[in-house]
Amino acid sequence: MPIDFRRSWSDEELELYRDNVVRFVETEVVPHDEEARKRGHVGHEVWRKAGALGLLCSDIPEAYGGAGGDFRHEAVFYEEKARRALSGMASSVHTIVAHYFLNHGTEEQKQRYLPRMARGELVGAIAMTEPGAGSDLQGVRTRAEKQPDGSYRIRGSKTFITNGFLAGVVLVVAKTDPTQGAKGTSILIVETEGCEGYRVGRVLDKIGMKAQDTSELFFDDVHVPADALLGGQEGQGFFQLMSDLPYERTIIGVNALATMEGAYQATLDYVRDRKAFGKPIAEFQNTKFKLAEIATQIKVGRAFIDRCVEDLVAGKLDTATASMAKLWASETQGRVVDECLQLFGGYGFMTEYMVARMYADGRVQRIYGGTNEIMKEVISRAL
Ligand SMILES: Cc1cc2nc3c(=O)[nH]c(=O)nc-3n(C[C@H](O)[C@H](O)[C@H](O)COP(=O)(O)OP(=O)(O)OC[C@H]3O[C@@H](n4cnc5c(N)ncnc54)[C@H](O)[C@@H]3O)c2cc1C
Repeated sequence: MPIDFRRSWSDEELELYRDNVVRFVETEVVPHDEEARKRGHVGHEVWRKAGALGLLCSDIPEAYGGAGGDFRHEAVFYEEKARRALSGMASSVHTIVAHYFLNHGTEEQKQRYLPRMARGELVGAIAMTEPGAGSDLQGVRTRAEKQPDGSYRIRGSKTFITNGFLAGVVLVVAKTDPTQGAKGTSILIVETEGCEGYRVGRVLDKIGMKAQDTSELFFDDVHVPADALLGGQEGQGFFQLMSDLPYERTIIGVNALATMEGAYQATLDYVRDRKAFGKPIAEFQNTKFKLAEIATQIKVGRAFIDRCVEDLVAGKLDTATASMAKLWASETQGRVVDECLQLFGGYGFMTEYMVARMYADGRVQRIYGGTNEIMKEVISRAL
């Protein structure tokens, strides 16, 4: 009997939903991936198509244009992209932005942005990192200066911003009071279309995730109205950023595990087909042992990540446990995909092979969403 990798959190309704997601991914994302990798972004159309099918913001309430599901629906979409190495369309970051609106926005901000984000008309980005401030976010220098009429002028630059090129709405982490650290930090909403002083720099040339539009953003005296302050209150930025961390880190864990499953399946197929010394390489003891170890890692990972998903849905996942999920899953992903690649021999080094793209794409899982060193800091504080 083949190993059972079923998710404990899934059910019949979710598996039917998965069928729809698979159909979308196979027909609308897979055929365009190579082109998107060459271009450096997936384009707007696929976002709108995903929106029309209710695949974006699936865990946002229907009252705000979402699909009214929960994190499990989101997870299904992430998984089906991750297991095919489709890293171009960062619907995860888009959803994270939607959750900032949902959890911290004013009623007017929710009504204004969430329905358009759910339809895929506005792609969301979150701009925290700067050339001089990554892990240490208290060091952000982007300034949002309050004007006498209550509006703000934003000056500064951001880098490594996912969805940066396609974004229609950017949440910008900025100092509203530079004399203070965390308490002087706020999140400002910038609508990019026709926005004077806003400029997207390069789509950055990365070693992996070639279809994802990671960009530099520049804010040169960008003028936004008073109601562009997320939640309407200054100094809340750090609190807002911290409170959504379990959600963001679980996404990374889910993606890591789905990538491992995709790599494992592709490797299994390959080693059964590829022959050396007169027999399929699947028959060498080393191959069998490696795949047995990998299957074990995935099965063990499933128990932990599934538990995190269930706890997140139940609203009881703490930041330290979510950080463990991010840390363990991204480290294990790195090892597992590396071993899968090895079993492909030279073909594993060729980008036309999915396992090669997974290898390059996966490296950043240990860096973004808080580096794994920062995860250990967070976990150790809870010891
Ligand atoms: C592809 C990609 C997409 C990204 N998307 C986004 C996005 O959408 N929005 C956004 O705002 N940012 C994004 N980032 C930025 C990402 O979150 C940062 O790169 C990350 O937080 C690390 O910051 P840094 O690069 O400045 O590294 P640094 O903070 O300079 O860290 C360098 C090294 O020092 C270590 N280090 C730092 N502090 C400590 C400490 N206290 N203890 C031990 N070690 C430490 C780090 O772990 C790391 O190994 C993205 C990055 C990439 C590569």
